[in-house]
Amino acid sequence: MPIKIAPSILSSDFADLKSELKKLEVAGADLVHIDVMDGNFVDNITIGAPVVSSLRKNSKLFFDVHLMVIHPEKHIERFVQSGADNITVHAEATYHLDALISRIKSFGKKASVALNPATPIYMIENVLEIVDMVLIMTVNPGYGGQKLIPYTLKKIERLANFREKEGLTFEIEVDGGINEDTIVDCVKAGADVIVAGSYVFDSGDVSKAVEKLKSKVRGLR
Ligand SMILES: O=C(CO)[C@@H](O)[C@H](O)COP(=O)(O)O
Repeated sequence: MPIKIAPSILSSDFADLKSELKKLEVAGADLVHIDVMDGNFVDNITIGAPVVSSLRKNSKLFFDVHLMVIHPEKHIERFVQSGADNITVHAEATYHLDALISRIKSFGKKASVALNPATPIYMIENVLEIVDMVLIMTVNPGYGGQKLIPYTLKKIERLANFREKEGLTFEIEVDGGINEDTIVDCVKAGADVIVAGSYVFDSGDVSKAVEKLKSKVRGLR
């Protein structure tokens, strides 16, 4: 399975999102990672469904929507209608994870679950057979430009081992502090989908940055 690169628009120019998405298409990004933050689950406030709808009219990229909001169950229909392809909810943010995953899937969307660094994998063990992807946060969510927390690599490895042992098929996504060095560690640990924000958008050349990340992990798996 080739490694997928998912640039996060959190570090892009919010005043010019349409052209930022165009750059990602030209660069051959596999997905675009859209960080929705509510100022409660995390400190920051970013964008909501109306912005995602406008972006949808301007891009054919796969929209990987990461809801960093409390009670994500209140917002699912809005993000489904906005054109999200995948919706990721945090296990820490909802009481009824199984029902929520099933509801997202009932709309024909991919459904994924995210874990903060300190949340153990066993919290989501029972839903691993119904999710499309697990997002392991490699930093505490809320901000771009942080350093990857080293112990999260062991978490990725444990999850990948569990997936293999149980014959499951969900993808493993990682998010936070990814650069040309940490991407190698994450992929070796078992990650399949790599979110990178500041590395891609602060580089000055989005295409070169995406290609650099891809080249670092080509042939590793
Ligand atoms: O969800 C988040 C932050 O909470 C991310 O998606 C960031 O956008 C990652 O940024 P970098 O660490 O790659 O700069």
